[in-house]
Amino acid sequence: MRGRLIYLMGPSGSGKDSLIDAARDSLLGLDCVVVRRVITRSAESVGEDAMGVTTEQFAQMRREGDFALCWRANGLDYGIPAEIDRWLSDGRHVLINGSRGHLSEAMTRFPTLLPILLTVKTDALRKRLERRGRESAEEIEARLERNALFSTDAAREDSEGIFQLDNSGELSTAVDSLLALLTREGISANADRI
Ligand SMILES: Nc1ncnc2c1ncn2[C@@H]1O[C@H](COP(=O)(O)OP(=O)(O)O)[C@@H](O)[C@H]1O
Ligand SMILES: O=P(O)(O)OC[C@H]1O[C@H](OP(=O)(O)OP(=O)(O)O)[C@H](O)[C@@H]1O
Repeated sequence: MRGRLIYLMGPSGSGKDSLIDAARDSLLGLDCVVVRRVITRSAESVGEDAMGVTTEQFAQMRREGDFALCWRANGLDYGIPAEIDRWLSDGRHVLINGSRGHLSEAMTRFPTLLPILLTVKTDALRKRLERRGRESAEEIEARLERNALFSTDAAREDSEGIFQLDNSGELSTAVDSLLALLTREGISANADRI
């Protein structure tokens, strides 16, 4: 049986990387691979288990078909390695840190993907971005402005079918909610692979 693609999205600073890190062992227990993204961000400032490349290297990888999905946001290019197709057809589940802006293209490519939106209250989001301290004040404002575009009434109406997890409280609460959601969706280690 094919594995399921889990598409975790949410504003920059909402805690996607923190959630993925905290749930990593449990995800492995579900035979779920956490994808290492390719990002045009310097390796020192990546802050997640990603591969940092230059814009030229990214463009070349894209031309060579190295990405199953890729998008541009926040002045950066993000790529999801093409290997995920093999993992999914081998029956492994795959979790990616995705983009809200790229969801419809991702759904076209992977119609059965499980879309999960990590939310956080706006004042907490600002504090988290400031505390993380990776971006300049200007870059933080740009991220908050981008987030506002996804928080309009029209955008909310488009969110039907998207599972929402709140991470305004303790991270452990969001981890428990994520694992409960995966269980409800029938995501478990594939018996055919054991
Ligand atoms: N539930 C939480 N409570 C408090 N701080 C959090 C929580 N989740 C994440 N953080 C902090 O918020 C900042 C942004 O989290 P991060 O995982 O980098 O977000 P993202 O990957 O979505 O950009 C980090 O400094 C992280 O430690
Ligand atoms: O379309 P959006 O939902 O706004 O997403 C745009 C990008 O921002 C997020 O990355 P990340 O949280 O790593 O942002 P960062 O690059 O600011 O860390 C997300 O994973 C996307 O790659």
